Amino acid sequence: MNMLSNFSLFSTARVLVVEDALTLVTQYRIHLQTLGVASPVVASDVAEALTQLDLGPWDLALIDIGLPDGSGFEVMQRLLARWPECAVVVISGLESMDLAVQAAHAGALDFLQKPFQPERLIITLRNALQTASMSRQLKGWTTQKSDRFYGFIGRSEVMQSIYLTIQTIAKSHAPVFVYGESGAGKELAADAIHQTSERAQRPFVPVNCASIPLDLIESELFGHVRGAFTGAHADRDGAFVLADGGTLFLDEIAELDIQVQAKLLRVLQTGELRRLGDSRTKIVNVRVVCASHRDLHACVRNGTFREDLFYRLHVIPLTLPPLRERGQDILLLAHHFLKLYAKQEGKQLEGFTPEAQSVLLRHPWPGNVRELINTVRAVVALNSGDLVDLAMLPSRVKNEIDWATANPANKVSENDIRITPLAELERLEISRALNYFNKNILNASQALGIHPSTLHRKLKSMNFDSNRI
Ligand SMILES: Nc1ncnc2c1ncn2[C@@H]1O[C@H](COP(=O)(O)OP(=O)(O)OP(=O)(O)O)[C@@H](O)[C@H]1O
Repeated sequence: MNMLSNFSLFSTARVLVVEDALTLVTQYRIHLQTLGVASPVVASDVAEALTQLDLGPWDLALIDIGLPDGSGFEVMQRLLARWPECAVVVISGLESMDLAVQAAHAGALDFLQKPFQPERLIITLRNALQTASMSRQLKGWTTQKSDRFYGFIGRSEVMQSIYLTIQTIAKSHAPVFVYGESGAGKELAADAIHQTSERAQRPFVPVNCASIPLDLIESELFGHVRGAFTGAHADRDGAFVLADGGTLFLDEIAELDIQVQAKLLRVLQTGELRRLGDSRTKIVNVRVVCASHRDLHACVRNGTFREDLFYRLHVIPLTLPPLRERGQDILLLAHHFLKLYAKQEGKQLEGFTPEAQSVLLRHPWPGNVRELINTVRAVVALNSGDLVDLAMLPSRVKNEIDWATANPANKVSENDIRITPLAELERLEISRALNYFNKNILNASQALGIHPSTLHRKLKSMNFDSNRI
């Protein structure tokens, strides 16, 4: 649970601080030292900062916008033009969303608005140093590409960088937040983080916060003693205790009740927990990896997720790309699972015709790898022969948008390109949205940018069969 454990990772980082307020400079020095950065170079105005630039390379720069002789934006632009890999954190006393957006557009990694809590500063610094350390490694990474990484199959550039990121963050004990669409492999990523870490010999405990009823989730996480509530017939350890020394994967964390969030925050802050009905506390050492398909920033904004918990968990973000952005990995995965299921079912199927491959590459896979696995499994169960051809693929997969035209990397042959009628596109997009949101009309209509009643009307006019979505 110790979050300040990146000394070796950051000890060689070169940090530039551009700030005229001495008290803040002292604060930055102290926190950077806590993170293992020996001595940052400090400039107190634009002129001094510009003379320091050439002394790089810089890994991290903290830049105040309001400097005595000009704007920190100028320093940032010149710095990034010279050292594009430098992670920049912009700091401002002005409360302005515009400024944050402007900073992000200009290439800043993060934006801090004064006054800020020390905890927020530490998290920002650690994230920025982590990013800088990763981009250094990426630059120097010359090893062979791998098709496999723990449970992952995938050779694409995006997956190579995921593998590298996982290897890098495995050295740290800090919480990781895994983002990605449903079925994109978030649990697999959490497992890989665990397997690559020093905790690999200890348990990996996954908990799906969305699938456990509200009255049981507390007991599931923290445990209970006999008699704590009706039905508690015996003492029971919760997931935190079961994962002691290892990794706890909290899937769909955004679904956690707000009161349970408060308890979770306490456990993360203190490393101590109390089982339901127990007066004694227990110390646990758990690395937490969380995931959600929701935008957690939006959940914080609309008050369904605690901001303090968000910052506590959101130390290292990891975003898995959707399957449709992994190019030829689709075929790699399809072949792997075809072989696997053909063997299990005693079938001869050993590949896909070029037309079938083209369709697999064009389908947007809203259910990601899980959808691909289920598709291949069904194809194997229902068909025989040597090769999977077009006729064997489900119509859901065949009748999709022509993604090859949108993404030339997915193209197999010029002849495969077809123009899809707009009415068909609309129908497919509606089907995709309903599928993605488990037929929830409200969520699907929001995603489609139309009113729920409009979606109802369209479904009716299209004679939509919801069982076929
Ligand atoms: N790159 C991959 N290679 C091989 N198998 C994969 C890959 N990605 C995902 N899978 C498999 O796909 C299925 C879904 O993956 P996983 O459960 O990790 O997704 P998820 O993002 O956690 O989904 P959800 O959000 O619905 O919980 C699992 O069977 C997993 O083993």
